[in-house]
Amino acid sequence: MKVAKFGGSSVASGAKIAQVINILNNDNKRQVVVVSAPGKRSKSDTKVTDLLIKYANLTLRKQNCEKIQAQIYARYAEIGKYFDLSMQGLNEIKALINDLPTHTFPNRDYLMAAFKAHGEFLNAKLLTMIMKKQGFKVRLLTPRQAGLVVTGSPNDASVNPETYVNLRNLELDPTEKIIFPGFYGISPSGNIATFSRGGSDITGAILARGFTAELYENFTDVDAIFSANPAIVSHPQPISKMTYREMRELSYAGFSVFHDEALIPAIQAQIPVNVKNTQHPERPGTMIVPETNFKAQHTITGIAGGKNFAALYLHKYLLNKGAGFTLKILQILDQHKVAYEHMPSGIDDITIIFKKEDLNAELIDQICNEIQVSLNPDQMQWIDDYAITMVVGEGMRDKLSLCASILYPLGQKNISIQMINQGASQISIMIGTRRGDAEEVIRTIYQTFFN
Ligand SMILES: Nc1ncnc2c1ncn2[C@@H]1O[C@H](COP(=O)(O)OP(=O)(O)O)[C@@H](O)[C@H]1O
Ligand SMILES: N[C@@H](CC(=O)OP(=O)(O)O)C(=O)O
Repeated sequence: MKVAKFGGSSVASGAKIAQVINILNNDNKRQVVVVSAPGKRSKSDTKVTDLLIKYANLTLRKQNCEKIQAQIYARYAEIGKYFDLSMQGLNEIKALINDLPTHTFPNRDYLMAAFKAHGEFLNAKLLTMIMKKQGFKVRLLTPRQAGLVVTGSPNDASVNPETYVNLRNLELDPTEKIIFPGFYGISPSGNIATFSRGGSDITGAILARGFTAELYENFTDVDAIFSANPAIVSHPQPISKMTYREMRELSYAGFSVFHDEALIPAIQAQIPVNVKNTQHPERPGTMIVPETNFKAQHTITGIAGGKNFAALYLHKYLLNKGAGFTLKILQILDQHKVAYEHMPSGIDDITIIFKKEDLNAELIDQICNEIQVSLNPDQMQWIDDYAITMVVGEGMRDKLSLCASILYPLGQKNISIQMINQGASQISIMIGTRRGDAEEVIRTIYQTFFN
């Protein structure tokens, strides 16, 4: 049995959904189907999830919602009409959209989560109606019916382990396809909570583990995962096979094609993941596989970059001798519930790297003030535009001159390196630069190793 997840770009229009149905029809093993909300039909289009966020905000501000309700409904109506769906089915979808503000929610965050989740819920409902009309044996299965339980914050939830027990107890009929909405689960108190953005990938992986699938197929709008983001490097090489560990590092650092948290359930159950193109399902795509017996084909597998970081640089002589320096920093961060991403350090220096989305100006000032009072560093600098480039490859182990090969061409281009970190993971090197240099860093490293 296979779990097939179709991303927003693959379910954005009637024509795209017709292709999804073809793909499902071509392989009976594609038994569990996870769908995202309709995504962008063109570069300038808006994802339904973003329309729903706008709708939630208008509702919270008690403003008129008629226009946004019509805009959201139009996306589903366009798909329904492509398949000549009855008005009765479409009216059901319209009512579900328009009734959202009449529900009660424990707080604003749960309201936001429930509005967002309707993007995938309504799309799964629509696809089920369409496929039933075409004579397929299909069933809509929702996270509530399946027992997909999540905990944590309502808009950045994590799967609860009891989900796997619940999924294992469900009987799947091999002659029937299950259509499952991605992106959300149900909290212990019965409220809708979503994963972070792009989280339908996580749903697919949870179901693959829960139903012990032989393969998790992740259908998207590119032929494969490329060794660099195609928006930065033109025509980058596709990666035919990579390990879970490589993908984790690359997706964390910016390969948005696959959510970095989505690999965890697949790894736990050792289920291979195949990223494929919905428009060209015959192409092999990228296989993401366990590390055991993996033979690296190249030194470097991929180069990823994330620009939305900030860093706090601290310098204090004999920092390495003073007990508790790092502990005090962590305590201050913990008091403000701020997580750090990386903390490379030297004998007298330490850099703490944060995701910008976790901070605001007031919080930055509070943290810096407390560090100044508590640790009295000789130098403290807040670097607001920080980018991280990650060079990743199983083939990088024990390659002694690799750092020099990466850094020399960057030096030739006068790119200033703020930080380099190698070692914690033997298969990656992390490079910190100013945001303005980030894309040139990726292009330069790509040219060095792939051209
Ligand atoms: N290294 C990479 N390889 C392939 N695609 C990448 C890479 N880095 C970023 N992307 C982007 O990821 C996009 C696919 O992810 P996403 O938009 O989330 O798809 P979906 O709508 O299927 O969930 C591609 O269109 C591409 O622009
Ligand atoms: N629709 C949600 C969840 C998701 O996974 O979407 P996509 O498959 O389009 O990345 C989002 O936009 O975040």
